This record gives sequence, C-alpha cells and structure tokens, in this order.
Amino acid sequence: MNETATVVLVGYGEVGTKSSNVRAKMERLLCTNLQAVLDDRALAGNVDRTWSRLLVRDIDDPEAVAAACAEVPGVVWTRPSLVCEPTLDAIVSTCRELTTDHPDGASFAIDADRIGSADHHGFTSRDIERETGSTVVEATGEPVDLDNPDRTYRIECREETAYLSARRFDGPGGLPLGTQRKTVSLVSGGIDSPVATWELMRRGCEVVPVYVDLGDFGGADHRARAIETVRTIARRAPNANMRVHVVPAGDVVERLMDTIEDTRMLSLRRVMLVIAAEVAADEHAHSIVTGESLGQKSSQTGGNLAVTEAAVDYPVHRPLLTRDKTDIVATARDLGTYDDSTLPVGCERVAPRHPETNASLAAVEATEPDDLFDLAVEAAHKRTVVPLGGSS
Ligand SMILES: Nc1ncnc2c1ncn2[C@@H]1O[C@H](COP(=O)(O)OP(=O)(O)OP(=O)(O)O)[C@@H](O)[C@H]1O
Repeated sequence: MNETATVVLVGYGEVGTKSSNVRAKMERLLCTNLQAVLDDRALAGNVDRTWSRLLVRDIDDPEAVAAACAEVPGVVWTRPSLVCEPTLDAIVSTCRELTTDHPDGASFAIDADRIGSADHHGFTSRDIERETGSTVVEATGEPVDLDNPDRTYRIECREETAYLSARRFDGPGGLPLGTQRKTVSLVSGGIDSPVATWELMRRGCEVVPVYVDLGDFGGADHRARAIETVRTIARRAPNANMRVHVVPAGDVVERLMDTIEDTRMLSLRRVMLVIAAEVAADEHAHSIVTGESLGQKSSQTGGNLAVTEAAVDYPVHRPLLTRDKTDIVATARDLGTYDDSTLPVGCERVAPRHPETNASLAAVEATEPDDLFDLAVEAAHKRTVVPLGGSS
C-alpha cells in the first residue's frame, strides 16, 4: 500500500438506515451517480464501495473531487483523506503530513475512531488521539480546543487501513437520484422553482422540468433564464439526462387576458397545472412540483392553492410551502441558480391590478372560458424538448 495515497471518503446518511438489500442497491446507485459527475467534469477518480461508505480512488485533484461529490443527492459529507497502514506509528507520521497546511492561529481537535478488535491493533482510539494530538501541537504550536476547534483531524482506523483527513465538505443529504420515480416540475426560472425542483431531486426523484412559454408575456430571456437554472442543477445528476419541456402557451395566455380579470393569475396557475398533468401522463410521472410557498403571493394563499390544484388529479407537491424567502434564497445561492434567477428578463406582467386572495373554486370556474383547458392540453402537445447535457 502506498503510505500516503490520497482518496476521497464519501459519507451518506439515510441510505444507511435501510435494510441491507435496499441499502446495497442504493449504494450502487449512489456510486453510479458519483462516477457520472466525476466523468462529466473530467475529474480523475474511480468510485468504489467499502464498509459503510463510499470511496473515490485514483484521483489527481482531491479537493475538486471532494467538492464535486459533495453536490450529489444522497451525500452527507466528503473528505479528502490520506491512507496509511493501521499502526500507531504510521498514523502519527501521516497525521504530521496533514499538518503542513494547518492555518496559523487555528485551534484543533482530534476525532479518532478505531473499528476492529483491540487485540488486532494493539492500541485504542484514545491512544490515537493522545499521540496524534501531541504531534499536531509539536508540528504547529497551535492549541487544542475540544469544544469549538477551528480544524478537526478526523482519523478512522479500520482493520486493514487507516484514513486521515483535515477537511470536510458538506453534502445535501437526501437519497440517491433514481430511487424514486419521475415527477414533473413547473420551472419558471425565478428564485423558487429551481430550488423546488432540486428538493425533489435531493429526495431521489427523476425530474421532468416544464417551462410554460407565455408568448408576448414571457419572451426569449425569460425562457433562457429557466433553461439555465435547470442546466445548473442538472450538473449534479448528468446521468439523469434532464431535458426541459418548453410549452408554447402564448395563445392560452391571450385568451386569459381577454376573458378574465381579478382571478386571472389563479386561472393561469390552473392552466400550468393542466399542462404539467399532460406532460406527466406522457412521461409516466407520479406528481407535479411547483415553487409555491404559503402566503408569498396573492395566488399562494392557502385558499387559492386549493383552488389551483383542483384543476388536476395529480398530487401537487410544494416542497417550499413552509420555507421563508430568506432561506429559499440561501439555497438558491448554494445551488448556483440565484444569479440567473434574478436576471431582469423584461417580461410583461399578466397580474391583474386587484388580484383575488381568497377565491372560491366555483367563482374561478365560472369565469374560465369553456375551451381554456383544451387550449392548455393542445399547447402541451406542441412542446419542444431542450436537452441540457451534463456540463454542456
Ligand atoms: N412560465 C412558467 N413556466 C413554468 N412554471 C411556472 C411559470 N411561471 C410560474 N410557474 C410555476 O408557478 C409557481 C408560482 O409562480 P410565481 O409567479 O410565483 O413564480 P415566479 O415568481 O415567476 O418564479 P419562482 O416561483 O420560480 O420564483 C412557480 O414556482 C412555478 O412552479
């Protein structure tokens, strides 16, 4: 074994709570998804399964590999790690190597685990902590702080191998993409809907993104923004081959503008859901996702959401329902969708001057022209499909 080989350890959370068969299946899927991200980004590395986590070997750039793997649904953390023999001497000298980039003035802690019989190793995890702790103090002159360390040296000593790391990347958690069947997500490219789409991907769903082109009320910039936000999150799952379904709905919006005033936005949402349902039927999806959040807009009061979703038989998932805007914005920034989402796209507004905040279903239905949903279904069938590729 090369004493200072570097690997990236990948930790998962909920996958570990599954029965052994399910867990093995999910681990394999996670390996495939991780490998796809590395290949897509032309990062050297081979993903492998070992004990209760995954490992990337044969890497050139440990930090880039750890950062890339930490973007993948199902991953809780990643750590670039040095590998050595499971002896106290080897662990101590490898730990000394790790101190070379210890930041000036940074306090530290050692967090060591030893797995296997004490007889096999001939030392305990306390021994590891004591010996490596002295080594770090000696090499850096920095203080130990067990409660709030600036840097933690994490050491895992297994039967055959020890892994040491000083850097952790936090992942999104959730479940590997592909563990759930498809859902259709309505994506406008604003701040919320890309985050909502990601939330379903994070829980393992394949997502079919649908952008409804509002014709003169939308525009090329608006469409480009929606596609770019999806492209950004699709990079986290290049093997899912996500493609944006673009539905030309200018005629339906014109019809709405001509016929409905105060409840127009609600009918527009209902049209969008009818379109999404049509795509869901074609794609064998189980549900529809939106970026709506309770009370964020007049069309998103509890009562209005109920009126909206009465337009379709599919379950409508709203993963952002109870989240505050500041929290959604923080996630959009982490995902990298925020900048595109906030580009000014100059689309004209469909919103009426006095929007209804508590409409009744009967009143909304009474204002809708008879052919409204037929036009929506027709538009859905005229959709074009935009491939995204991985990093293309
Ligand atoms: N042009 C569109 N195409 C597809 N879905 C849309 C479109 N406009 C709105 N939606 C869906 O309806 C939800 C609520 O619409 P709303 O007008 O609040 O969105 P927005 O402010 O344009 O964008 P976002 O909700 O993404 O911030 C969106 O989260 C999205 O799921």
